[in-house]
Amino acid sequence: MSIYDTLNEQQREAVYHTEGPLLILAGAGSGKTRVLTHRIAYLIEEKGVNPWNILAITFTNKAAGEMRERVDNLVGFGSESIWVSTFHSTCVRILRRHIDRLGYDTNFTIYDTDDQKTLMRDICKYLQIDTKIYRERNLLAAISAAKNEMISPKEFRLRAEGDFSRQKIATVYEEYEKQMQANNALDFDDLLVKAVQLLKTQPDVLDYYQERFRYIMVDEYQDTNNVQFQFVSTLAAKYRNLCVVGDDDQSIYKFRGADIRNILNFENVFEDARVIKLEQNYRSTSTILDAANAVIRNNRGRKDKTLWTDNGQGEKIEFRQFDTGFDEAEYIVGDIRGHVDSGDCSYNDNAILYRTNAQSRLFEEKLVSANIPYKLVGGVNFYARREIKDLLAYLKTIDNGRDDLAVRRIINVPKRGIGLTSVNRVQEYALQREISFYEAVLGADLIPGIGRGLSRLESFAALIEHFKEEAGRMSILELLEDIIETTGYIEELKTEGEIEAEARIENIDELKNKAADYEEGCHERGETPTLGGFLEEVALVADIDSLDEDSDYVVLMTLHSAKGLEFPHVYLAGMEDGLFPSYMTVTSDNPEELEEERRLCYVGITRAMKQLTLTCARRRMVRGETQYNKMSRFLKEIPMELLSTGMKFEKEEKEEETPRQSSWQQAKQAFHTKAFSSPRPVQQFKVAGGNGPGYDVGDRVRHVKFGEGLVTAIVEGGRDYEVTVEFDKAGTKKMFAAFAKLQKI
Ligand SMILES: Nc1ncnc2c1ncn2[C@@H]1O[C@H](COP(=O)(O)OP(=O)(O)OP(=O)(O)O)[C@@H](O)[C@H]1O
Ligand SMILES: [Mg+2]
Repeated sequence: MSIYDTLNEQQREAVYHTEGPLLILAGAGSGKTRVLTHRIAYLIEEKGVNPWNILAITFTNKAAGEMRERVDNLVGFGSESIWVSTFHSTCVRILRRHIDRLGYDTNFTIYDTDDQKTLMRDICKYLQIDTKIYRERNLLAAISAAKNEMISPKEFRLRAEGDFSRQKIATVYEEYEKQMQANNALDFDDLLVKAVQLLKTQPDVLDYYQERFRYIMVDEYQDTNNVQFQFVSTLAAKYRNLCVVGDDDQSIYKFRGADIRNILNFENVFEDARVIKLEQNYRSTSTILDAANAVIRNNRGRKDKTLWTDNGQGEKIEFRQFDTGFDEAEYIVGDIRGHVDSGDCSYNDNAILYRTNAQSRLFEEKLVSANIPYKLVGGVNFYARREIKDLLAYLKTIDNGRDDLAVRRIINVPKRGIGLTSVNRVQEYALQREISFYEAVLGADLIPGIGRGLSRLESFAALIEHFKEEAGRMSILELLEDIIETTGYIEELKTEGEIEAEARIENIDELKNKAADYEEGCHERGETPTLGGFLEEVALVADIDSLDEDSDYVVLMTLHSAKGLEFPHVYLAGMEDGLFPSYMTVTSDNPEELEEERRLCYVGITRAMKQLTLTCARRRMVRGETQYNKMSRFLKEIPMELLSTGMKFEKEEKEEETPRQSSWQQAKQAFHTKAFSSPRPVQQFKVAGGNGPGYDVGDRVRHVKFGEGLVTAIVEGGRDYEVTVEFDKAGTKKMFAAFAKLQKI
């Protein structure tokens, strides 16, 4: 039996159709991605195609990783020379070799959103733009939209004729491009734009890549935007072996310029394209599939498809409505705990999906306190957050100043008028003299051409020296507070908007808790707390964080990042009008926006293989305010008989209680009181009810990285247990139980 026997007839047809354009249009879970991977295997093994000649593109790194894995399993030899990557990394690889043709240096920097914002702030100041009228975020969005349509600043200006505000944006766009080029930097949109520009203007480069990528495949094609379409169609123009797979019902990136017309018009652009439809779903139970079909049926602008499965009915869909988001999180985490403890499944069979990133925090808190390992996909873990990194960079600079990256990170944060030119001068000088960046700052008066920058560098150095002197007599907590106060860090955060700042300030509070905990821990052990010791401990936790990679964890992510993935058990949380569908779409009179939300709901439901749980809350904190929500209209589109707890619907009709302090707020308060109070050593642990880390002082444990050791202390902290272990080889380490994942032996 060959691997192709595991495919159905239509799938096989798609795999065998190797020459010429091919469009596979099919619903969720019908094996589109599977066809792509088998097609790659077929090309190599049956058609003798050189792996080198194959390019497979997907949307997210996670999807690319999974596809790579599937391909590696199917293709034994040479699979590493196949390019399996996202649009962005494909473009980066090409640009690193050839972008000099466009006047950039091949070691260009890639600006992330933060960098873009910083640059935009500078530009607005320089051009004296009123950022109350032209919000930085909106300016960046306008530029991004233009780039996705491949509209240059010049063309933008032409099109803005007669429109004052578009003219203004054109000016900003011009300046932005000028600065980017001067900094030899590209933003994410540029990666594609420049790659297309390169292919379209350099015939020899185009020829090289057309010869190289004779077979091109694109997954999740429904979400390509114009420039991405240009990229693949230009590359495929010579051999025309372009295979795209997608599902118009899963197009969820319109806000980023994804153009569903790319899929609907494929047959017009490639006239001889073969179109294959797949109709059998292999992923989900019929109950889940029926629910998905029932929801998506309400969209008008779609090609009708029928999906069926012979996976059996499976379990009913669980629906629960809670009073608060906090209760919702508690239920879901408890449910996962129950399933895992009873041996039904492992952590990584479970995914919690939600509409907005902000919803993750409640789940994170609950998971940490239930001691359940989790991974935030696409989100940012605590120690990777900007404000935490900034403050740690201050502490590192104060501690020894040898970490150039840290010093450079904060030299102009908050803004103190030290521009890139000065930073580069300092950097060059440091390199020449073979001294650290901070040492160069200390001797800034010796740097040639430093000019006006000198006084600012001098006051920066004075500031750091002042903190250094303070560090000698202050506690770390006091030092942190002083840094925040003296530099005006929080005021600066607030200029980005009160709402964003609020979440960041909460994170900063969390870091202060951590510092206080560390110092008290030291005192209890009779040790002297030091800045270096604190940084070491934090580095350890931050480092252990990344070990999550191949262990067992619950996955948390937004619906957008879940595309293409599948999990036995999916929790779709926050099914509320005003949250999902979002407030914007509920209040807008554009029906297309609601349809996009509904497609997102279809994506969410179809991620589930065996069991789907839908939850919502009557009240929840959104941007610091209590919001009262009705259950999502999408829920009501699901036939009652598919739900296990249909009765729960009635509850919604009940009178809303008078607003009182929500249990979420109470819990939050309790959490803070707990976090600020001193940590208390826990001598003897009762592991009952899943509390406690699962081992006691005196137990021997194993750690993935440090090997075996003896638990010498367990301290209950604000959110987690801090465990001290004397490792046989690695010495004594202190770590958070949730991250350390110690195994009792
Ligand atoms: N012919 C088949 N026989 C058995 N299992 C199959 C078959 N085709 C697909 N599957 C399985 O069904 C599941 C869904 O397949 P796949 O992820 O390729 O679907 P998809 O169409 O890409 O879904 P999505 O639209 O969500 O991206 C996978 O677990 C896959 O292995
Ligand atoms: Mg897929």
